[in-house]
Amino acid sequence: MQQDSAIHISGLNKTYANGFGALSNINLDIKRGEIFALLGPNGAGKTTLISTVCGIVQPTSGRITVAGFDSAQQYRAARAALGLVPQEISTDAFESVWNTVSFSRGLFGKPRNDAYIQDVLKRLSLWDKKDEQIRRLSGGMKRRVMIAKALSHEPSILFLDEPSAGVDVELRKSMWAQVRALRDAGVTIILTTHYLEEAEEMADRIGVINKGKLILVEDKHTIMQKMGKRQMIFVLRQPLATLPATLHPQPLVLDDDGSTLTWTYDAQAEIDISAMLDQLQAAGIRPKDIYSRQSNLEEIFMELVEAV
Ligand SMILES: Nc1ncnc2c1ncn2[C@@H]1O[C@H](COP(=O)(O)OP(=O)(O)OP(=O)(O)O)[C@@H](O)[C@H]1O
Repeated sequence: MQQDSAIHISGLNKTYANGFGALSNINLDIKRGEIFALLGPNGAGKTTLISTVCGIVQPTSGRITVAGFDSAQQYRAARAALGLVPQEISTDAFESVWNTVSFSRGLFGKPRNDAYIQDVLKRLSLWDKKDEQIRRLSGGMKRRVMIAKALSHEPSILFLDEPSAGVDVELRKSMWAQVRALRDAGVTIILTTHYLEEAEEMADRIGVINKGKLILVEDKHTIMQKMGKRQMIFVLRQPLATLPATLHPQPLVLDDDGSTLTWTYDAQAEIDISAMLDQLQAAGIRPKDIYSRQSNLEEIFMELVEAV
């Protein structure tokens, strides 16, 4: 196990009672103080993986340690180190924010600490709502109450299961800022998400799970660099009916109406734009405009998952 691991998972397998293999030989270290995004298509095994770490689902084999505690043999200590923000909002609608969050802390057997609860509510911009009944809050505030609840017992690791599901763009952005602030305060964050943009924006590292297997774990910037593609788009003066034969060896694609040519290459490749322009000119093509774009995580992810 690495010294700086918040969570260490080795040889983890889960076969459900009906014989379905949901996780297959998962090995993963989550570093202390990072934001780790777990990505995967529907049914890939994300919830099963989180549930085994949180002790909600029994693994078939393998070992998990949380903050150094064995999740099977030292279950209570391992569980106390974790905060889990579920997808669904589940609180007593008639209870106040303050009571809900304080009560959650009590469930973990932690002594009362009003200063800590106050700090959590302030960090999540809920302090002025502390006496409000949950049912009177907006959807975004309710979600922040769920985060406050999960933090109430001072866990060092926070799981966020689809934090942005059903949250509008503006709220999503403010939530991202708050999650980042939590990370900066020392909390390790693991989130599952369907929004690739969310992972691209927030994560330090990304894990991709597909059909129960972890197919990639990598620093986000490395993924974008190693697997990303770049494109140079030539907007043509006159539309072309077909790509001239002399250009066939080039990775150029003519769009449907013949008005642009797209040149795709690896993000790391060294290219020679003037040589390409010479070739275009030799074929009688003179672009009137040129622009470039870089593939985003969504495109990289689709390619990865489809390749398996
Ligand atoms: N109790 C169960 N018994 C049998 N199969 C199950 C059980 N729970 C989940 N599965 C199956 O295990 C697979 C992984 O499910 P899981 O919920 O972990 O996926 P997920 O990646 O979280 O998906 P989603 O993004 O849709 O939430 C799915 O095929 C699911 O049908």
